[in-house]
Amino acid sequence: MTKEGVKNNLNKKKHRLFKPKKKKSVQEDAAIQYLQAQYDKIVPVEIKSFKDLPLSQKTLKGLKENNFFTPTDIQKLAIGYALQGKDILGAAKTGSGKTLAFLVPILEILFCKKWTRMDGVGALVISPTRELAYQIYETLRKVGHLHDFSAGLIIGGQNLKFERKRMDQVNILICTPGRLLQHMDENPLFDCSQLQILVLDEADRCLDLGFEATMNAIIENLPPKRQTLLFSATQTKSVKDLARLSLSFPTYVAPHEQAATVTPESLQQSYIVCEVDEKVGILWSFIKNHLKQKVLVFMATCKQVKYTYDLFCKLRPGVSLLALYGTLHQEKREKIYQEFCRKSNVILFATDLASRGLDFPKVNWVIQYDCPENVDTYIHRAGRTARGVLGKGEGLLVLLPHEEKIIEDLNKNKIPINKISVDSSKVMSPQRKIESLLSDNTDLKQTAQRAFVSYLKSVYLMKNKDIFNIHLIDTDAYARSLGLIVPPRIRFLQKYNKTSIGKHEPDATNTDDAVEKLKAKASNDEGSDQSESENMNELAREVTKKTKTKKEIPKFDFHNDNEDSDEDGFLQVKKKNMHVDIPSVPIDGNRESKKNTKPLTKAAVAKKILKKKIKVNTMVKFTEDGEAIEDDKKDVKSDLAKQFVNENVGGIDIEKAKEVLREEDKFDKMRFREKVKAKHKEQKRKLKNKKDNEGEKDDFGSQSESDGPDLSWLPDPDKVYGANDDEDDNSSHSKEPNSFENTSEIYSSSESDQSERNEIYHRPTKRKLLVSKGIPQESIIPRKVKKIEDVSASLSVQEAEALAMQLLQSK
Ligand SMILES: Nc1ncnc2c1ncn2[C@@H]1O[C@H](COP(=O)(O)OP(=O)(O)OP(=O)(O)O)[C@@H](O)[C@H]1O
Repeated sequence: MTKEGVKNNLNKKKHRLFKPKKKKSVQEDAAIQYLQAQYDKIVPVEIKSFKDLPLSQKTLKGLKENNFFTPTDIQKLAIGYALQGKDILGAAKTGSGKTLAFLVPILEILFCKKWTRMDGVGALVISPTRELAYQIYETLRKVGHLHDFSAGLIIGGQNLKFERKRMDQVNILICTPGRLLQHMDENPLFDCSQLQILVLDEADRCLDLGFEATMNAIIENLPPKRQTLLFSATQTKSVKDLARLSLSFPTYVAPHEQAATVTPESLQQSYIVCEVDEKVGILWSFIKNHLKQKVLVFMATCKQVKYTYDLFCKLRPGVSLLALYGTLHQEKREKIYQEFCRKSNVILFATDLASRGLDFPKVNWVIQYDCPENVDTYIHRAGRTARGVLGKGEGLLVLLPHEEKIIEDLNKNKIPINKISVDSSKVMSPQRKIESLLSDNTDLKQTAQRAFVSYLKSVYLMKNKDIFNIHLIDTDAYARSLGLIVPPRIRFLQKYNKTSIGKHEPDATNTDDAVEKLKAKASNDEGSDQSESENMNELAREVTKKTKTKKEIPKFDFHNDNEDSDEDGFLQVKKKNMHVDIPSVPIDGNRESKKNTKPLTKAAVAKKILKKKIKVNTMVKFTEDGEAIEDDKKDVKSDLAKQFVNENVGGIDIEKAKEVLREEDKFDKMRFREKVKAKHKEQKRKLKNKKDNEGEKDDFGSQSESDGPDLSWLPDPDKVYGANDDEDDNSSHSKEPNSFENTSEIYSSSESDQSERNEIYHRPTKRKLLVSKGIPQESIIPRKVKKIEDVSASLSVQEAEALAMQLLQSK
C-alpha cells in the first residue's frame, strides 16, 4: 500500500470512528422525539403489552429480561400520565405493581432529557423503610441496567462515608427520609437542585406524623419545579399533605377504586376470636400444622417478636424461624429479609416494619397475631401475600373478644373476611414447657416480661379505644400464657390508674355502672398491696361480662379535638403518645388540672426540696443488714472541719472546703506517722518473739508446720557409715571427714538459709550432748552393717550364692 493509500485509510477510519457516534446521537434524538410525540396519544385501555407504551428500547429490553410483558392496571395508567409530565396520586391494591409504575417513568423521563452522570440527582425515591428502599433499588437495577444512569441506595445503618463520596455522581437516589436529610444537612457533595422527579412510595406513611418534621425539611430543600408521584395502596387525600408537597392538581390514579374489594381477589381472609391467654397456644398449633408453608406473623411490638422468636426457637417446632424488627442491627435485618425471600418453608415473626411494600415471594399465610391499628394497617399486612398477577394466599386475623369490633370497619372498607372457629381439641398449648423454660433461663424470662409490658403499652397507646382497651385485657392470664407465673408490674398503668380513676369518680354520669363501681374499688385498693394488674383484671373480667352487649366503654381521649381528621392517622397519634410513661395525660382534654399547666421552675423544685427537709449532696451508706454506716466524712478532727460538717447548707463553698482540707491534712499526716511508728514497733516485737520461739524449738524439738521438720541435728549418715558403705555415693562425700563437728558445716554449705540457724543454735554442742549420754560414737546400726559386710567379704561367689539361697529358704 502506498503512503497515500495508508493516509486515506486512516482518514477513513477516523471518519468512521466519528461518524457512528454522531449517527447514534442523531438516532437517539430522533427516537426521543418520536417517543415524546406519542405521549399524548396513550390510551390506557388499549395497552396490551409494554411495547404498546412509548418506551425506549433500553427500558423495554430491561422489562423483557425480567419477564414483565403485560403492564398491570396501575402501570397502564400511571406510566402514561407520568410520561405526560403530570403529578400523580396513585392508589392500587397491594401487590399490583406500583413499583414499576414509577420506576419506568423515571427511566424514561431521564432518558428523554439525556441525563448523564454529570447532571447530578435527577430522580429521588423516598421509602419509609430500609428494606423497601433496598427492594426498589434492586428492581431498578434489574429493569434499568441498560441505561447509563447511576443509582444510589441511601439508607440508615450503612457506611455514611462511603455514601458521601459517591453522592455527586448519583442520578437516581433511593432513600429513607432520615438518611436523606442527613446527607442534605451534612454532605457538601449532595446537590438536588436539578431534581426532575420526586417519588414517595407508601406516600401516606411518609407523610404521617412519624416523618412529618423530616419530610418537611426534605421538601424545603427540593426545587419547587419538579414532577411529584405519590403511591400507596392506602393513598392519602389529605389536602394538607398535598399542599405540603405543592401538589395543587395531581392526577388521581386509582384503577381499583370501583373494585368490589380493596384487597387482592386471590386473598382468602378469615379471623378468629380467642382469649388473650389462648393466643400463644393457637400460634404454636398453627405453626405445627403448617410446617411446609411460608408464613408471616405480625405482632404489635419488637419485644413481642423477639420473645416469641426466642421462645419458639427453644420449643423447636420443626421449621425455620426468623424474626424481623426495627431494633435489630442493619446487617442482620438485611440477612433475615433475604433469607425469608429465599426460603419456602419458613416462619417470619415481624413488626409492622415488614407490613408495607415488601414483596416476599410466595408467602402462603399472613397471620395478624395482634389486632392491627386500623384498616390501613390491616390492608398492608394482609397484602404481603397473594401478590402479583398470579399470587394466591391466605390471611388470618387473631382478635380478642372486644377487638371484634374492627370487623365492622373492615367490612365497611370492602374487605371480605369470614369468622372461623378454632377447634380447641387441636390446640396444643406448650404452657408447661414454656414455664419450665423460663424457670431455667433468666434472660428468656426477662424477654418475656418486656414482651408483656410492651404489648400492654402498645394497646394503651392505641387511638381507637373502642377496640383497644387495656382494661379489658386479663393481664394475669396474659402473663401466665407467656410463661410468667408472677405478672410483671405495669408501672405506666399503675400511674395512670392513680390519676384517672380518682378524677373520674365524681362525675361519671355517662359511664357504665360496673365500670364505675370497679374503678371506685380499684381506687380504694390503691393503698393496699394488691398489684394494679390484679385490680385491672378484676375490672376487666366484670366489664367484659357486662359489656358483651353494650358498646359504651369509658374512652380515653388523648388528643386535641380540633385536629384535621385527615391528618390524625393512627401513627400520628401513636408518636404523640410515645412519651406518656408519666401519665399526666388527662382523661378529658378539657379538664386539664391547673397543676399540670403551671410550669415547674428550678426555684419551685428547690423550695419543694427544702420543705421536705431533704439534704442535698448527702449520702447515707447502709450495711447489708440495713444499718446506716457512719459517714467517714464526718470523722473529722479539726475544729474547722467539724464546724463545716455541722453547717447545714446545701451546695459547696469551694474556698472553705479547701481550707478545711488543709486543716484535715495536718491531722492526716500525724495519723499516718503514728501508724508507721506502730507498724515498726509491731515488726520488731514479732521478730523478737520469733527468735525466742525458735530458741525454744531447738531445745524441745517442736516445729511449726510451715517450717517443716528440722533434721539438721541428726548425724550425717555418710559420715557415720563411712564413704565405703555405699560405693555409688558421690565421691565428694567419701572425701568428707567422718566427724559430727563437721556435719553442720556440710549442711550449711548446701542450704544457705539454714546456715544462720546452725550458727545460732550450735548444733555440734547438741550432738556432743548425745555422745555424752553414753551412746558410743560408732553407732549400733553401722556396726551390724559392718558385720554382714565382713562375712560376705570372706566368701567366694559360689559360697555367697549358697548362703543367699539358704537365707531365702529359711524365710
Ligand atoms: N407487569 C407485571 N407483570 C408481572 N408481574 C409484575 C408486573 N408488575 C409487577 N409485577 C410483580 O408483582 C409483584 C408486586 O409488585 P409491587 O411490589 O410493585 O407491588 P405494589 O403494588 O408496590 O405492592 P405494595 O402495595 O404491597 O407495595 C412483584 O413481584 C412484581 O415483580
